[in-house]
Amino acid sequence: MHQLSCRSPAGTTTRPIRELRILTGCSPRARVFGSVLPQRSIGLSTTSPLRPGQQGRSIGSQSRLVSRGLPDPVALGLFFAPGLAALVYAYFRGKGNLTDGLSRLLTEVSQGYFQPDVGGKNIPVAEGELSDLAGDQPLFKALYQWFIESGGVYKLVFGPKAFIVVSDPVVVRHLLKDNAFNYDKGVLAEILEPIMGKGLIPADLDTWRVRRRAVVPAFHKQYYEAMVSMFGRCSKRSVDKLEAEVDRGQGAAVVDMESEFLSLGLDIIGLGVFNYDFGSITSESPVIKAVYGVLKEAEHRSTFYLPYWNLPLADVLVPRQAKFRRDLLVINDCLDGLIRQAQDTRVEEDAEALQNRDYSKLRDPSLLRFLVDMRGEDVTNKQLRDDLMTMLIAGHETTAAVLTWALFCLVQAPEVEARVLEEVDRVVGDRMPTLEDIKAMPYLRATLGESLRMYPQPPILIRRALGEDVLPPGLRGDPSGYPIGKGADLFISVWNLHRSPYLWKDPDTFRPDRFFEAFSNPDFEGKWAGYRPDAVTGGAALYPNEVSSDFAFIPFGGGARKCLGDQFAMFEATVAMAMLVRRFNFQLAVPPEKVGMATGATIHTANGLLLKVTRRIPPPTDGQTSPQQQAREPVAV
Ligand code: HEM
Repeated sequence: MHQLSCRSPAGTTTRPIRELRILTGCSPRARVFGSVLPQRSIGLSTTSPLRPGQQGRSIGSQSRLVSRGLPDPVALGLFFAPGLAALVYAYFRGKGNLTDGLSRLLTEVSQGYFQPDVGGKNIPVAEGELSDLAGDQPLFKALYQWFIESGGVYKLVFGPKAFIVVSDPVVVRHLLKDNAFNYDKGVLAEILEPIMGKGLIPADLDTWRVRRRAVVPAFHKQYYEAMVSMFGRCSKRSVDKLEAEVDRGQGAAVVDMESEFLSLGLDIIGLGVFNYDFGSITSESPVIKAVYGVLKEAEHRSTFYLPYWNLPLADVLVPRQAKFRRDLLVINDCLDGLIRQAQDTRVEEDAEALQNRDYSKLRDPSLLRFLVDMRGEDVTNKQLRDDLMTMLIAGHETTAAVLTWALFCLVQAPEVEARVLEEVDRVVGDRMPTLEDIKAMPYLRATLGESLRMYPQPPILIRRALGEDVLPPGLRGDPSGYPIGKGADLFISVWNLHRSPYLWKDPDTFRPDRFFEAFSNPDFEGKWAGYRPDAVTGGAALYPNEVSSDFAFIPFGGGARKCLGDQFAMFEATVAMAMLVRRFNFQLAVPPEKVGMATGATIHTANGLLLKVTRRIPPPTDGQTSPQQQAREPVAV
């Protein structure tokens, strides 16, 4: 058993807490939504929909001004005027940096007046400048440095906004499980609502309760078996495509595997959720273009200061907003057509009968089929469409990112790669993997888990308090805890948890074996149960999770709002990885640092995952002959 004392790597735990005052922070390469939110969440986070009793239009932080009775032009003026003032302020403070000056000015001016009282008065405030965040590194990396300096619960102040950053498993357990219903998705829901409507991720709690109860039974054992075989068929398309590219390149090809995984992920989620074959591995259709267009717009919205898209006629006058509207129409049309088709062929049954259908013979084993056929579900078409859209977006890039980073890690860890190959060759060979095969490959599963630990998708979860609460202190926090009020915005830093030196031995090392070893830290004084592998191998779960790690490992969240597609995604990644590494050798075509990182809903590469791909001649298994060897052997006639 490994134990770590609770010293930060740089021994910085005793450093005095400084203050961070930031207007906003964004890596210039910020890409999608969700985890990007913290990067430029100023404009977004303040775009709250109007609540009952509130008056006026909601435009960013102005919504608060409007609710105080100030007219919109004044509010807008207040938003822009500080630019000039900041220049003067920054100048007189001895720093000629406009953005940092604006940040400090807004923060100081707004304190006590524009800043709503959301408690958290005794939470340490981290210090830094906006320019600390605006460098080349993604935001979640800056959040890590302040975590090491300021502890598992700290506050960032952005002009009139404050965000509480949580990196401690005891506090995370409280937020996601023990008092989960005191929180909603806050900023995230505001961004996703135009795309996902009342789908499960952004849904308000009342809608969520009803829909979650309806959707959960659709993920059952027979469904997974049908899905695993579909994952194999789709992965085979990727294998065929890569083989053709390698042959065209006379034995080797340089391929952007991130982009290949995105295509694979899209085809799989389309078939699994609504039995629609995007065929994106081999072609490009208007619907595929529209899906990527919508994702891109979500990214844009999460990284832009002013929510101009809420202005009247923005979707007519601003070309990119008009395109977004058109893209949404294309996808909605496609989904509406699929829903209509499913309803026209509806065979109503109760959940148990639906689960007992023979999925190996069903032409349409999708979630949509299940949801439409479920007896007693009076769901509107709009709600069904929101559910489908949510799963399409939630399950596409995330799984592609897992495969991307897992392969990135594997090609740089020859010993791990050799063990994965040994397992795949022994268990699966040239067959398409089955659910039983997945169960028989613990090392490959741990490898995928380890890459999710190092590159969590998304790296930050977002919450907003619906009522008062007291956050537990966690490791070395204020023993009386941290009282917070309604409206407090929180970022749960999954990246910090997964890379915490207090929770993992050598957190920056890619080492799948860690998931077979117990780990604890006595500094938590029993409040954190540590990592217990038996909770995974001895229990039902095939992959490490929040239970086995007591909320130190939360790639799929935890508690009531935990991801519904966790098994779907991990089975998909396991099947695809097994089939690809069996047939190909992968090598980095550029130095690892050139791959780069950029934040989105997921962590993307900055420049693609360019790998040199060649065919692998795998050993035959159980007397099987590999296709490559067959090709060289004379064919019996
Ligand atoms: C590796 C791939 C995936 C990762 C890393 C992932 C991660 C997550 C995380 C962290 C959450 C919780 C968000 C929060 O608490 O704020 C979540 C929620 C969700 N995910 Fe996934 N996800 C993945 C794949 C999928 C797939 C394939 C589907 C659908 C088939 C899916 C559907 C959902 C849904 C519906 C929710 C909302 C659950 C609720 O609020 O009740 N996800 N996902």
